Amino acid sequence: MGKAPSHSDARVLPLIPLAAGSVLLPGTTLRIPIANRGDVAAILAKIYARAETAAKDAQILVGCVPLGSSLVSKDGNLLIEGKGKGGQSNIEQDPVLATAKDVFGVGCVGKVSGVQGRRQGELSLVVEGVERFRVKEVLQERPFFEGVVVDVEERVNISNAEVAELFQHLKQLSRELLALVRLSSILPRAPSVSLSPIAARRLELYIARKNIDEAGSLADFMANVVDCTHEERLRILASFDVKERLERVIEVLQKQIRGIQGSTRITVTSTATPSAGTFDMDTLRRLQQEAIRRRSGHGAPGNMPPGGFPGFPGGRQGGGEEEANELDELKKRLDDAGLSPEADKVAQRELQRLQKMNPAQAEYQVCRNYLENLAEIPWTKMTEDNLDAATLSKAKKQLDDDHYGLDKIKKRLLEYLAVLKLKQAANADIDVQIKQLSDAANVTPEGKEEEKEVEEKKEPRYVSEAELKLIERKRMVDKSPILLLVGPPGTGKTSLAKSVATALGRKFHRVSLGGVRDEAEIRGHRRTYVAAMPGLLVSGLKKVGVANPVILLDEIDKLGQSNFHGDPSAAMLEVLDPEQNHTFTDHYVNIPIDLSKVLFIATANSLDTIPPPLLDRMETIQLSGYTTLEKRHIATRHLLPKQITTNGLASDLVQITPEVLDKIIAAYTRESGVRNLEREIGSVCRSKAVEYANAKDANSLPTYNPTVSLDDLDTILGIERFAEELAEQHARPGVVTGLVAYSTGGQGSILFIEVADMPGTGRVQLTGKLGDVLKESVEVALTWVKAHAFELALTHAPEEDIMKNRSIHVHCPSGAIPKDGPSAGLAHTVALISLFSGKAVPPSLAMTGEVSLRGRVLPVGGIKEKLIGALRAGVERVLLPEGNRKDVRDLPTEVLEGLRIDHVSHIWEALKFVWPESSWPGERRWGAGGFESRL
Ligand SMILES: Nc1ncnc2c1ncn2[C@@H]1O[C@H](COP(=O)(O)OP(=O)(O)OP(=O)(O)O)[C@@H](O)[C@H]1O
Repeated sequence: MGKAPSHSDARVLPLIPLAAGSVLLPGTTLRIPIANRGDVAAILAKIYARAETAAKDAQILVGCVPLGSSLVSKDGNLLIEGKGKGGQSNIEQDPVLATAKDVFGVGCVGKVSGVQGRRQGELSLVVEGVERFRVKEVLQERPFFEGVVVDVEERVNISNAEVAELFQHLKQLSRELLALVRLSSILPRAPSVSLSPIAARRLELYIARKNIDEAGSLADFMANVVDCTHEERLRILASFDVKERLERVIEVLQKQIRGIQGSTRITVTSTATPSAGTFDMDTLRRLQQEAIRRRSGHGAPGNMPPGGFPGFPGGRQGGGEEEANELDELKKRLDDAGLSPEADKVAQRELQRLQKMNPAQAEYQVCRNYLENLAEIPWTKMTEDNLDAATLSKAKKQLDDDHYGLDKIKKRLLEYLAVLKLKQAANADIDVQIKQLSDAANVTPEGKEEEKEVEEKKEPRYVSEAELKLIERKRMVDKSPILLLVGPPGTGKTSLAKSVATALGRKFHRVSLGGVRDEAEIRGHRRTYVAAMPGLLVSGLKKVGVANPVILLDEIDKLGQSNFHGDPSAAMLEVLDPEQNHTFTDHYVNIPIDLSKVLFIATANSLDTIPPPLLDRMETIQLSGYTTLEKRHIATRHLLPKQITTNGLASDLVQITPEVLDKIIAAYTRESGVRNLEREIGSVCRSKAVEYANAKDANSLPTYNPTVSLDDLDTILGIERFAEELAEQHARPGVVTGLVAYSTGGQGSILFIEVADMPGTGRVQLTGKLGDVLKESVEVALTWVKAHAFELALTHAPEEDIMKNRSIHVHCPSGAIPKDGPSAGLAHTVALISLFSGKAVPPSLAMTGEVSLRGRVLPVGGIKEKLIGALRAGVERVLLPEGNRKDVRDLPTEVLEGLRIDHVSHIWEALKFVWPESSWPGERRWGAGGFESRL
């Protein structure tokens, strides 16, 4: 190959008619199945008989002629359809039955290189195409074909610019096709063309190495590789003129490229080559060159391309710069990333693996992605904390500027900063000490002693490693406590965490844990999974790019519990344990990562759903809802200015008076936080913005009034959504105001307890979705009232049963909301007494407390929420258990001022507060004998 075949005279050759649709082209290999091929067997028998006398290295040559087609003349010219043999292609014809007129006029000399196959029925003759010939005459058809053939000299004019151009075009198209085939094999819904990466590489090399004098052979080779019709192949076989052959092959290639592009729907648009339609060939070419370079030298002999290609040039392809650049760049990035020693070891190992790998392997990308991830993780990069002399005052200012109130939380955060500052100062001192010591004794910080010059006069002072270690041990370990902010929605947990980050000068990242059901989301997937990624925490670190950010673990209470995807909350245990998180292992990275420098702040709405081990690792800081007064301050100082700027107004263009604000808070929002309030203020500002814009357009600015009046609220926000809960309540016997704190949302409110009686046989009916504990507390209350009915003057004789001829029904309205807990015990007891005695309880008096069978009033939880809710609802007096006196100290002043709070330790004492004017026979006994009553 490569040289023009020598011209020789006509010669006689045994001819093998090829199977329908098959054509042998010079430079390609063909397998001819020999099952049921009597003619091939006869040829072989004759050849072997002759071979015994012939020279040992003599080549066995046969003429391979394809079956002709009615669409192509014997010399390769296209026939007008319908002419010839009825316009039918011979594609269905059996080569064994072929006659002289069925075979094509041009064939290819095939060198028999052997017989392949294991079993009898699968044997095939392997022939390599050598050169074209024209069939001059068929001498015999049976038992095998034999004919006179003429070798025709291949016409190629190397200096012909047109040929050179066509050759370049062919080369380019070949490369494009290859790239497309490789690309399409990785695209979904691609046609079933696929090429092994090694075969693709070999093809690329083969194509790249062809010179202009081999233009014809490259055309033959590509014609063999591409998908084309039998007629197209026949015409290529018949084109002795190289220029003509190039044109025909180019046409076929273009058709195939268009086909692949169409079916893979590649829609990258760019200034493409004339042949490439809308495909960005530059990109493809670049990708492909990159691939060739990357793989140069690593291709082991493997799959042959379709049809095979003898004399394939192997070995290294020059270049490879791009690949080297890419790897160098990766290496540099890894060097710059300041990896931990462990990570560095792994990175080096993976880099070496990557260098040896074939880029077309799926594993190559996986390995590269991994290394890129390693380079992106901030192993040692840190931001400097703003811990100078003014830090604490600056931080305090920052927190105060951003948030109103929340004093306890601010105090805790400042404590944290103070400790951090002290620790850093202490560590800086240790660094100085170590440096001084090692300088003085010429000991490196690691403790390795340097050789001393003998002639040195000064006696060297040696510092032992133990001494250094002793100092080193004093170093403060940076184990940041993990803070958990718990509170109702919209109370500023998230924004507080942001302020801490700003105050510290650290980067901030928020990880939303709500709805995370899969452990792998936190810890990452193992690298063996397809599309594996690091988990949320490592991704967060990658994003901020430093090892010491403030990470907000938002909604940690909504983290999924153990399920078949693992246990996400268990994965958080390691993250949140200051003792363990310096060696946190993400499944993807699989190298310990130090999370101890990260300041974690978690937020939750309630503690109930947080698993105890997780809760145990965090320092809980409670945020309770805001009172109306606090909300008014927050609105004036923060929310209103924020909404005014958000809506594009100047600060003096909206003025909301405190009365209007109070109305928005009370009549349009009912929440512990301030989110809805912010939304409503936003609506007011928007409406004002429209008014202002209209006034400006109408040139009537002087008429614009920035003040929002109470009447405006009705128009802007609609009718009042919430009415004062107590407003309509009339005092009636058997109805008492209780207090509830909802477990979700940390909100408190009032709850009416209604008891009604009817003639009956002592039955007790309970409704209002009451939980078991609540039901039991009703029973306890009833038992106490029954036991003390005489002392309470409810019966005429001590032995009389108050329930003898009646049944009672206890109901708690808001029937759809499940209620539970013992804290309504006191309210139930008072409600029963009220019902039986016919004395009403004022609705503005609310009470909470658990009662025991002996009538003691026991402390309950959620006092702050309950009292804030009570104040909001219009309650004026509250009875609380004596045991809750300590909780009252923490209440906002507004609540303390707005409510009259009385503490009681026994039901008798409570009754005295409820009906101060009444007196009971049993009251004295309680008063005289302490807390015990008769039972
Ligand atoms: N004390 C406060 N001072 C000023 N603004 C506040 C205060 N509390 C809350 N806000 C504002 O209320 C809005 C909601 O707060 P944030 O998003 O922090 O609530 P959250 O407690 O994180 O709620 P969730 O539990 O729903 O995530 C923010 O715009 C915040 O600035």
